[in-house]
Amino acid sequence: MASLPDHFDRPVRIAVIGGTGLGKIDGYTPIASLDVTTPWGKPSSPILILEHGGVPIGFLARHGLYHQLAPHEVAARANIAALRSLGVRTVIAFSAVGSLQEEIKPMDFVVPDQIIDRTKGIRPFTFFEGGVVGHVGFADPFDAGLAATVQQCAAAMRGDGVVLHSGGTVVCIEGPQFSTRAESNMYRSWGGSVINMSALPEAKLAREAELAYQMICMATDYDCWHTTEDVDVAMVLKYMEANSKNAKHLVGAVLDQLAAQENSDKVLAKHWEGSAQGAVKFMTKPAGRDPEAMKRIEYLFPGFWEN
Ligand SMILES: CSC[C@H]1O[C@H](OP(=O)(O)O)[C@H](O)[C@@H]1O
Ligand SMILES: Nc1ncnc2[nH]cnc12
Repeated sequence: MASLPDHFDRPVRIAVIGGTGLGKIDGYTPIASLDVTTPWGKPSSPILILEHGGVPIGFLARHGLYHQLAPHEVAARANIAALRSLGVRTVIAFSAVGSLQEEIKPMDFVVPDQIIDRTKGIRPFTFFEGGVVGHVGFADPFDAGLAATVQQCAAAMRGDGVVLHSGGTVVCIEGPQFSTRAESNMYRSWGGSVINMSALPEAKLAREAELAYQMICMATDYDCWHTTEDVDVAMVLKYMEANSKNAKHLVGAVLDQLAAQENSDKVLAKHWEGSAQGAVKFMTKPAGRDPEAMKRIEYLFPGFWEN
């Protein structure tokens, strides 16, 4: 990407976080590659600006350009903060997942609406700390409006063999090891639909940053609870590769829909606007606020402390 400009002057409203096996999106032309630094460090990769029909789309590789970052090393705070700093308000996050239910077959897509947190607290998971406290609501971790768009796009692709399950619970484990059989069966008994290592803290940070965030999952295996072979990396990559055309088409179709509504309240996430700010402003009294922590919040929300 050395030949691409390293600056872009217009706000970018929509972004994709690509996961395992989703390193690019078809039909969009790269027009810039941005090297952003945030108060939480650098994102996992440069942010590629893609363009289709005049609408810019940000693309970030969750595990780095070469998949060199383990799930617990992903720079989730820098990723979300960097996207927000470019003007992003809508994030579509892609993830390769194991299936915890018979009916979710490898290569099926799932648009989850819930998460169970099985990370171990070793990943930095909040913007609001170090002298500024905030508690955002997280009852519904994903964005229902974006989920509806994904569902519509998938329905239109049924003829191409795209199967999409609407709703479901993603169990996010710490990794990088896969689960034990006992864990896998326990997650099933909890009602888990799919399992990955990436939904958190990404979704929590997106909520704190007042972004509309929806994950699209693609099943690559049955983890280790099923009678079929236990998951391994080769299996995940094989199914990602086998279905990459559909995955890219689905993400592309969703982006087309969102790009057509670039300036709508939905894409601008007006429904999340002010939620984090309310959660922060009422907690830490002015005398207890740390100036550096305040500056970091200001990076996310310019003008935050002015009124
Ligand atoms: C290669 S299997 C485990 C790996 O795959 C998923 O990555 P992503 O969510 O970024 O697509 C899973 O969460 C793990 O990080
Ligand atoms: N079985 C599994 N467990 C955790 N993350 C995954 N990503 C893909 N398959 C997975």
